[in-house]
Amino acid sequence: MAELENTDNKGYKKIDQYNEENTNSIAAHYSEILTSLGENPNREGLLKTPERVAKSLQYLTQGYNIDPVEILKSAMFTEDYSQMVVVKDIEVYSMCEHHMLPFFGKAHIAYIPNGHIVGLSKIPRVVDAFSRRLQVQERLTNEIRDCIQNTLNPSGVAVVIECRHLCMSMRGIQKQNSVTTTSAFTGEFINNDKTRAEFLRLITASLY
Ligand SMILES: Nc1nc2c(ncn2[C@@H]2O[C@H](COP(=O)(O)OP(=O)(O)OP(=O)(O)O)[C@@H](O)[C@H]2O)c(=O)[nH]1
Ligand SMILES: [Zn+2]
Repeated sequence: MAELENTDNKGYKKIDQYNEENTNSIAAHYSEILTSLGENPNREGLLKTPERVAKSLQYLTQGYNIDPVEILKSAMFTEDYSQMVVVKDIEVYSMCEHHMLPFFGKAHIAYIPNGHIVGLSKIPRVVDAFSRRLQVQERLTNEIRDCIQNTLNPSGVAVVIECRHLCMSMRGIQKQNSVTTTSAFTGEFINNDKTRAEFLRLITASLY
């Protein structure tokens, strides 16, 4: 996947540097949408709204232009450490592909190194790369698992994601407090009940 021209050296879109053609095209559609909603796109408060929305949407879907495999490969280190590494409470902000409304919550991720460790910050970066797309929570969970497994080749990967979906609280069934949990495992986390139990204990335990 090619990175956007206007990204920083980590592949993140620079604020105020968006693809002009996409911005203009999305903004024109949003101007029409405002009219269809009964609004006046020419009133003062809405004048710049189509452009703002166009930039916002490009920001929130920039994951399409970020290669999570490259993110992991950029900081893989040979290390003789074979205990579980857990990064928990990673904030997730994504958009459901059905309603294009946000879902958000936390991801908890573990892997068991098999010759290589990875720079810790790269794990949340992989979460961002996949969550800044139109998603369903199940696919997001599997994509993170598969990316870490296939790139790092660890003895196992575990991913648990807990999210609230605005399409279930602001509209639709209107359940304000429901949380959806998804999980995906490979290797030792499937084959060894104790390893999976240790991971689940570590993500629910709090040392702070
Ligand atoms: N499995 C899954 N479903 C999701 C996710 N995000 C939203 N949905 C669901 O996608 C479904 C789309 O169902 P439809 O019946 O086509 O859409 P709808 O008429 O707007 O459905 P309601 O939300 O029930 O009003 C809904 O049940 C949503 O709750 C997700 O991440 N995973
Ligand atoms: Zn939805």
